[in-house]
Amino acid sequence: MLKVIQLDKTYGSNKHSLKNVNFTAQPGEVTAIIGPSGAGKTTILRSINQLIRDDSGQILLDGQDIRQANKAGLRKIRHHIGMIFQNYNLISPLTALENVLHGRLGAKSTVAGMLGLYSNEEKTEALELLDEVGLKEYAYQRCDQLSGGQQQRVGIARALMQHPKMILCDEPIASLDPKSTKIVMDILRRLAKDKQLIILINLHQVDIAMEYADHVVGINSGAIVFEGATKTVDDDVLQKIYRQTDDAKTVVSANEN
Ligand SMILES: Nc1ncnc2c1ncn2[C@@H]1O[C@H](COP(=O)(O)OP(=O)(O)OP(=O)(O)O)[C@@H](O)[C@H]1O
Repeated sequence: MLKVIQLDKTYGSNKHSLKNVNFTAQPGEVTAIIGPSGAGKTTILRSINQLIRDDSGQILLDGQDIRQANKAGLRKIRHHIGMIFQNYNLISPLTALENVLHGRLGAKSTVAGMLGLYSNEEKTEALELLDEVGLKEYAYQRCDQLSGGQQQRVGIARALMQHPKMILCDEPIASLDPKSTKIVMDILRRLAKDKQLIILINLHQVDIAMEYADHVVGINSGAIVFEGATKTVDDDVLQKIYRQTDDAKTVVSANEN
């Protein structure tokens, strides 16, 4: 289980981006973080794997506080946290298979990783994972020759190659058409159930959150304003999550400029 307790993050001296953030995400479930632009969704995900250092609080993954880990400990923890990004973050000239194998880098020595030395077992597993996301026949194709939806599926297979406990997905479908969105979200939901993974997803699309999430965390201006089962999200809850605060108005107008 992921348990975030009293997480606070201030950018610079006065930009208070997360304010006393508390929520949990369970294995076997898709948890969606929803909220207006600039609410703090990405900041939460990046704090969880310590890509940015937060100011205070606890981030417990199966009881272990990620914030307290030393450098070696953090590397180990991160190895079991897959990441999926809006822009896929694949290495374009490499094949789908090579990109999936990169999911093992965190478990290898630097030299083996740099030389691209992968065992036959690892190659077999990477092919199986590509099969699992419906891309076996694309294994030897360069990633820049794949569609956006296919690239995102390679990203999912790469995350699975880490043998993750949890996958953090930052706007995974923002660049995808409806058909690819459905394929990617169906895969993420199936993986949560079949592999008992914690799947935590930042989403802009409320309808997709309602369709695919088991659990919803609503954030507005850095504060959690709702947490609960998706079926308990009604219009009042959505209004609370998406209400225009002075902070949100500032971000919206900044984005419009
Ligand atoms: N590196 C940074 N330096 C200063 N402020 C930042 C930085 N990154 C984010 N912020 C601010 O922190 C707040 C939360 O940003 P964040 O990107 O987490 O929001 P978000 O909910 O993910 O937004 P979006 O949906 O638009 O991606 C915003 O006010 C943003 O301007």
